[in-house]
Amino acid sequence: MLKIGIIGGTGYTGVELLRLLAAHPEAEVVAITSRSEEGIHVADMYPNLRDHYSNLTFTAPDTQKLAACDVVFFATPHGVAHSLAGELLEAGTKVIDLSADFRIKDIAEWEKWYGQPHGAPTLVKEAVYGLPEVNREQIKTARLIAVPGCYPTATQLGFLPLLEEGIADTSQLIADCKSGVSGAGRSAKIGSLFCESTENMMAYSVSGHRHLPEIKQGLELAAQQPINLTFVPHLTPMIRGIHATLYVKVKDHFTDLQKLFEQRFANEPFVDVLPAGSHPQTRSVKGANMCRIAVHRPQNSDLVVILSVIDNLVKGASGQAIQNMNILFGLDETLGLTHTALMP
Ligand SMILES: NC(=O)C1=CN([C@@H]2O[C@H](COP(=O)(O)OP(=O)(O)OC[C@H]3O[C@@H](n4cnc5c(N)ncnc54)[C@H](OP(=O)(O)O)[C@@H]3O)[C@@H](O)[C@H]2O)C=CC1
Ligand SMILES: CC(=O)N[C@@H](CCC(=O)OP(=O)(O)O)C(=O)O
Repeated sequence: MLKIGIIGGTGYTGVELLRLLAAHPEAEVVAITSRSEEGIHVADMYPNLRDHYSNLTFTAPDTQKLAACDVVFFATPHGVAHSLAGELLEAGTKVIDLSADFRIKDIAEWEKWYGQPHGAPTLVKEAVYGLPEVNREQIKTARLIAVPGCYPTATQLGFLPLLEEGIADTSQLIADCKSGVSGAGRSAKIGSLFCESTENMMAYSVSGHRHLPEIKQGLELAAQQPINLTFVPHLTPMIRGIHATLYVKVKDHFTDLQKLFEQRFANEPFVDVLPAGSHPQTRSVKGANMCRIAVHRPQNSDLVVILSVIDNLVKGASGQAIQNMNILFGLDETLGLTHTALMP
């Protein structure tokens, strides 16, 4: 049984880790932190978890206690893993970071987009980008895993087959993405208020979002050449979900794109290529560790449209983090992650 620690247990990704780990036969959460809810029982704060965590209490982050765990998940804002990960790694504890602290390899680029000095530059090189569909082998032997962001997961999985095959025109990729409000986290913000976000939809950060360099880094590795990407995120009135509509021109008119996508993801337990002509819905992945993809070539033109949906809190964060844990500890990759989506 793996001993699990979670830093940031009261946030949306933290409580999602608790929900998913409750169904995991090889994991036991032994430490969970919150500075604001210290001393509160998990079961009192989250009644949906009463049957599973009757003895677990939020404590202040205590690296000694956390270092006794086999693995610690950081479900914290950026910057926190920078200051605590090194000590845990030295103690032999594996670290799975859901924040952006170790995702970007170029330190100057990270500092530019996150607006602060990088707090642990010496750890960046060894951090493995935890997108199993690309880096499964490296994840197996990692000490430190940087779990991809939610927009980057949906976008990279959708573009990968065309870039890896070398048939995408890399001079103009467009990712038009919509997110549910839980993507903004649980802390109070005006934009997340019910009256602000319901019956409303808006684009934001059009001039540049911090996920742009992360997505670009992954797509350039897949294409093995520089790419040009326009990424436009939108806030939509739903709680969970990412819907990515991806546009790219293809250079080869003859490739069977449906077959290409089906073959690329044939052995992937958490990527589902839908039948030709499908339109994936966010609710078809709600609560599930799954990315559903459909590929279209409207009017038989050379402009391909890929539709990719995930639950931002599951395949876009906590589910993917547990998928990484399973790979890292040599467990069945799907263990504890076979929940079916909630529909409607
Ligand atoms: N929401 C989403 O869809 C996704 C989020 N992510 C990333 O995952 C991380 C967590 O996101 P989310 O759950 O939404 O965030 P929340 O804002 O909902 O929760 C943050 C958690 O971190 C704790 N925390 C905050 N500051 C500190 C600190 N300095 N030291 C220790 N703990 C701290 C908070 O508890 P307390 O203040 O009580 O200690 C809280 O439990 C972020 O980096 C986010 O970017 C990634 C993919 C998707
Ligand atoms: C709707 C919303 O606000 N989404 C967040 C992105 C989600 C997130 O938490 O960012 P990471 O994946 O980098 O951790 C944003 O645009 O900043």
